Amino acid sequence: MMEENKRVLLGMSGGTDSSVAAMRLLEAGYEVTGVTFRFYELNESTEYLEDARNLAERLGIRHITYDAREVFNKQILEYFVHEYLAGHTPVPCTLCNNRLKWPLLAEIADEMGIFYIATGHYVQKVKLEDTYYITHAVDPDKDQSFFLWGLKQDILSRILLPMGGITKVEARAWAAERGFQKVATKKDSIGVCFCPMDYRNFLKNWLVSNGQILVGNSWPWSAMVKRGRFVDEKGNFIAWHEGYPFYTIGQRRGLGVHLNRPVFVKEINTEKNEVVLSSLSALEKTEMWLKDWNIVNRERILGHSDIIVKIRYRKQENHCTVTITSDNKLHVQLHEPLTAIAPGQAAAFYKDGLLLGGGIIIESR
Ligand SMILES: Nc1ncnc2c1ncn2[C@@H]1O[C@H](COP(=O)(O)OP(=O)(O)OP(=O)(O)O)[C@@H](O)[C@H]1O
Repeated sequence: MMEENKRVLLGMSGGTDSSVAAMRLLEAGYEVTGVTFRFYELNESTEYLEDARNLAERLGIRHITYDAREVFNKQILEYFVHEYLAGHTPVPCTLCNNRLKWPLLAEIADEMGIFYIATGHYVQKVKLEDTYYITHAVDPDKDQSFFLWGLKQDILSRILLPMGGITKVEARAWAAERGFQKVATKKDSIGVCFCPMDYRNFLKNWLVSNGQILVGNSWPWSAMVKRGRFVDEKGNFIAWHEGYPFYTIGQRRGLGVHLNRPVFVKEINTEKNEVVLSSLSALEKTEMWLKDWNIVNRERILGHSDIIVKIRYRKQENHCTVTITSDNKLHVQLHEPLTAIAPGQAAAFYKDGLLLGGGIIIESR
């Protein structure tokens, strides 16, 4: 195990947050090295690389570029498309953070003999009885803790989070006061980096260029993604849809269905290419099961009745009790019914502001 030193490897995306993070780390006395990952280049734009490089130069810090496009394509894009083809709702940002971004930072830092790793995430961390936890950011509108439930102690023990203690407004002012106007006025990034607005177009384009490789010649993707039936809970035809992968459980908008009552996607039947629509109350569930889970400290979560669970970044918090099943899944007993629980999505657990873990939803009832 490497010894602690005052050196830090910072993930620099070229955006406001990681740029301000670089300045804050420098002012706190760290020797900062910046790394920019090439994950995915929207419209083939590499302006973010230039911005990160220019900032590093102006700050007088070392900067490297790491080409992660191939691994991003395999681990994130292919997974993303596979999940929709399986009728699930994927969580690419969660996966990228937990399996790609932070582990890559740790790996590169190890190679460079750097102990600390950092990002511009809006989260904080605390150490309680020898265990590190992620906690909420000071800025509730920016809090990104929901994405980081998969991090384990080997990573948590060495991460620095210079943005967790300030608000976005303060971050912009911080850059402006120091003469970094471009950093101060950059637009916030929105949504998923490779499809910020609408995943359906991304999915269509991706399948047209890569579908054959992904699904195989024996069962072309075009056989899976085709017009199908919207049905009610009894199986009665309501309207035509564009193909089941273009819908998500809980979805209301963009269905192209006009009835005299609001309807939501309740189920996706991949084999029949059918999408079941219902009232919102029919989507209520009180139990769910998770796979690929991570728990930071079992004693603080298992069997307790006052655990908070979140299933969406911006969605409300619910109370639950968490246990481990005999086949090693997490069972989540919700204390109030929850709607729009989609397989493939993540659930994150909190108590007293500590992020206690999370997992991927496989089933709900
Ligand atoms: N391409 C990248 N290379 C290196 N680090 C990255 C990259 N993309 C994101 N990060 C790191 O992960 C953090 C969170 O990224 P995310 O895209 O969720 O947030 P953001 O609010 O848009 O951040 P920023 O304003 O720094 O772009 C960033 O602050 C940065 O430290």
